[in-house]
Amino acid sequence: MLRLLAESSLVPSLSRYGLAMLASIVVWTLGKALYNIYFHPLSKFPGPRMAAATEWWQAWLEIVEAKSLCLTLVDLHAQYGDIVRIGPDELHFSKPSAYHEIYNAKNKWRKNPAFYRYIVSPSESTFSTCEYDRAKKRRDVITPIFSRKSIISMQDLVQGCIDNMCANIDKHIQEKKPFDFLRAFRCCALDTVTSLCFAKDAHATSEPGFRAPIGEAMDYTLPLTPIMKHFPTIQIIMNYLSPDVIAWLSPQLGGYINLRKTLDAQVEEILRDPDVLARVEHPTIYHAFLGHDPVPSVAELRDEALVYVHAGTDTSSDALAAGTLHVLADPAVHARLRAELDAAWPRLDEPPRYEALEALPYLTAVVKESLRTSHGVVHPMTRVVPDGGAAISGAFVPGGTIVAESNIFVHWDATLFPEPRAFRPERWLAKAKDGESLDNWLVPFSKGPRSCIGINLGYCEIYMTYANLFRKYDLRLEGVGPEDWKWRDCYLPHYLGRDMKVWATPRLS
Ligand code: HEM
Repeated sequence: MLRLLAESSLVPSLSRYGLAMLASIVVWTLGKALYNIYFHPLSKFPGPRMAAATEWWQAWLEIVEAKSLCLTLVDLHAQYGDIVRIGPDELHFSKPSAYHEIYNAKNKWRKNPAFYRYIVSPSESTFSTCEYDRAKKRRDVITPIFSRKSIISMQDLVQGCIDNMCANIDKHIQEKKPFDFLRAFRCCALDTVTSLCFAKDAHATSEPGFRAPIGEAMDYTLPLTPIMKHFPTIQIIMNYLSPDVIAWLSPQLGGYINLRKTLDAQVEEILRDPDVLARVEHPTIYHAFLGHDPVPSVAELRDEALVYVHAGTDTSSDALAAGTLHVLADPAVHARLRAELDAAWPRLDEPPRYEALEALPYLTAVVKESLRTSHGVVHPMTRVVPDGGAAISGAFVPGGTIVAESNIFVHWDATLFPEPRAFRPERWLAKAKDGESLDNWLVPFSKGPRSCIGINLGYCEIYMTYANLFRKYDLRLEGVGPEDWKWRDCYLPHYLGRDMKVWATPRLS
């Protein structure tokens, strides 16, 4: 049979077609690359030739070389200036003023679908909906839960999660072991998000050594983000695989799969019997979406829930961990923070309310400096310039161009923040020289219509966790210091330093 096939005229003609097709692809790719470099509307903007020629330049950088896009951009801006072309249709900006030209309340610019549509999940969620109008509808449904008033009313729930974290810290003290504060904060943020958003405590804070399977699974998946960015089909395929198959393919994802299963079961139960929600004492995202027309499907609700887990866990815990690391490494900062907390919280058994903590100037300065140091999202948050174009950083940018500025270019700007890599809460106590508040340049939650929905919860968690930690314990770093605050851009910063260990002893009064 094979011989017959080989002797027939079919094989040579097949290979002729194959070769012709290959040749056409090569010619088309080269032609497109040449067009992109020399004739594209963005051809006048400087940047690496390969980046102008093809999107695969970013894929090579982020996957093969495993480099951070935003850190590479620091070097590229030093070489090429304030505007750099980093893709055939993409520009990146470095001036802090350009940040507010891109991300502001008036701009109803689309999120870049090539990046956002599949990065977290394949179904539409608040995070992945790119068009302004559609996203606004979703945000309007959910925003009331995260309003300042709502978060203040739910602060006992946040305190409950912190109490559970402290109980586990106490266990470490009894066992004469240091504890990992990055893991502890991550577990606490996880419990807070799941309790508040879904009325389902993940109980991550009670896991031995704060090694909650879901937290470990999230840590495992974060470095996969660049792969998902360039190969979104993987996310789509994963969605068709049953959770058990995924867990079999990758046991590290076990905790994550369990969370998915728990959320699926919860959503199905709620859709079967909406009265379940009547028994929950506070509003959850399900209350919001079930009252919404049309009611999202089980998969959509689950994916929406997963967005909140992702968005609300590493962000808050990174800020807390970066801040704790720097506070403990600087005795003067540590002493000043403690003195302020001791005065505001004289009796250990009478913790102050969140509103009282917010009014403490030095704690506020530490919170802001922690957010500046950890950046929130470090990857360029890409938006699409609408038809008609826009002026950014003094240049005309044609409609359809993908634009962004990574938060690090604002937070590391030495004219705004002298010695930007140093942790200096004091900088927030003085107003900027020209009378403009420095707050304008604190952008960890981004700005504009797609900025963070969870900003009030994020602040509440950080204030209350710091107050509890520094008021209740004497703390000493174990083999780790500010020089360890190293990360790779995986959309969020993926921490690369040594384990963040600290010794704690209780303060009895
Ligand atoms: C310190 C804590 C936090 C920081 C620094 C932070 C930062 C950010 C940033 C920078 C964005 C914009 C992302 C982009 O456009 O690519 C964002 C969006 C978002 N955040 Fe947060 N976040 C925090 C906490 C939270 C919490 C606690 C929640 C909820 C539980 C949350 C939910 C969301 C959602 C749903 C979005 C998508 C909004 C949209 O696309 O319209 N975040 N966050």
